Amino acid sequence: MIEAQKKTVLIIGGGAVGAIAALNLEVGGLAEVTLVLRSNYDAVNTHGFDIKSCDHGQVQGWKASRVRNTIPNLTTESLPPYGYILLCTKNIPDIPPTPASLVAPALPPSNTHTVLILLQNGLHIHKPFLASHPTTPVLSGISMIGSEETAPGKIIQDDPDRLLIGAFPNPNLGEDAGSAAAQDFARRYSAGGKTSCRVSGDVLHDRWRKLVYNAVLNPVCAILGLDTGRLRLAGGGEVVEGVVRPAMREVVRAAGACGVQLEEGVVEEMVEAEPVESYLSPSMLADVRKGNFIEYENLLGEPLREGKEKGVEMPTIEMLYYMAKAVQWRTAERKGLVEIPAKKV
Ligand SMILES: NC(=O)C1=CN([C@@H]2O[C@H](COP(=O)(O)OP(=O)(O)OC[C@H]3O[C@@H](n4cnc5c(N)ncnc54)[C@H](OP(=O)(O)O)[C@@H]3O)[C@@H](O)[C@H]2O)C=CC1
Ligand SMILES: CC(C)(CO)C(=O)C(=O)O
Repeated sequence: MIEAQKKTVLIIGGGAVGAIAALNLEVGGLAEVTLVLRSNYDAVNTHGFDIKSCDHGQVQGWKASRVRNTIPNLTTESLPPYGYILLCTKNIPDIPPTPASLVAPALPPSNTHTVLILLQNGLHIHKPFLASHPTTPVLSGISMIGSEETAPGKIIQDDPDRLLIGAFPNPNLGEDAGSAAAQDFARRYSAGGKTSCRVSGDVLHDRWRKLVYNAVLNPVCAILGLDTGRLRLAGGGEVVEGVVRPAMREVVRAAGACGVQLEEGVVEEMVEAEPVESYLSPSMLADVRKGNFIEYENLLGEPLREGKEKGVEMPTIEMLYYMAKAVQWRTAERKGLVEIPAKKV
């Protein structure tokens, strides 16, 4: 039995973001975390995580209350439902399994008890759950954190965790259900005093705003193999002027056409989101370096489709989208997932 004030939290994906989320929640003492790991399971199960964090300091050999390498199956394992499920995997709809099928063993289709939180970047990531889990409250987690798993179980977090939590709209549920859950989760996440977790009433605004960064700097850095500091230094700043700012302005116009007015200055804020000397590698660059698939559909494809449908010209974003699609194809080929015609000699 866990203490009455604690809630059970299942975190799926214990990488850069999931490991720090697990640590935050357990440090606060208001959550008992079960962390689902995959390629880092053996390393973490044996030695725990080694975390170098600007919020938590140096943490050696740390483990959540429970770690496992499978998604809990509530039915076959006779488990009670979790209070929260946090999805902290990359969200890549073009590569199976889909996020909805991933959580399925731990989240029955008719669930009303468990609150699902998508701690992931990108636009419209809640929509598949409206069909698969229509009565589940789904919260948006927008994280400004710079974190990377540099080797299995080794996490370096060099930008503080600032988390915005809010309810995704769900026509099947009253507004109050989601916002009460967001308040409750934010309290548990902040309880350790190490992080800033705020509740937001407008998750669509939050997601478009973050996309000004993620739809542009993630793919540009991933395609070029440059971190954000080097990108800003490249060509004496001309790459930022010629590619980054125009692409960011396209995202701002697309957001506006979708009814989301972003503040003046958001482009400047995102270009300068971290100092040059942070040499921050956005998560998509980290994925390319590791040979992993990238989240280009939710970060680029969704805002591009939305903007174009509303008549917004987005030539820079469109070019980045197709380049990112080629990067995804290259990864699929390297993983042996596509066949190409033999070279003619
Ligand atoms: N890193 C950052 O600084 C930030 C990231 N984000 C967003 O947060 C989300 C998570 O990113 P991040 O933590 O960087 O990603 P990581 O790749 O570091 O971590 C994702 C983890 O999920 C695991 N995983 C994937 N699929 C499964 C599965 N089927 N079962 C179990 N585990 C699985 C991966 O395992 P494996 O290693 O085996 O693939 C990996 O450990 C993304 O949407 C990202 O855009 C948002 C803000 C900042
Ligand atoms: C840029 C950053 C680190 C901001 O939190 C991010 O969202 C990512 O790496 O995908």
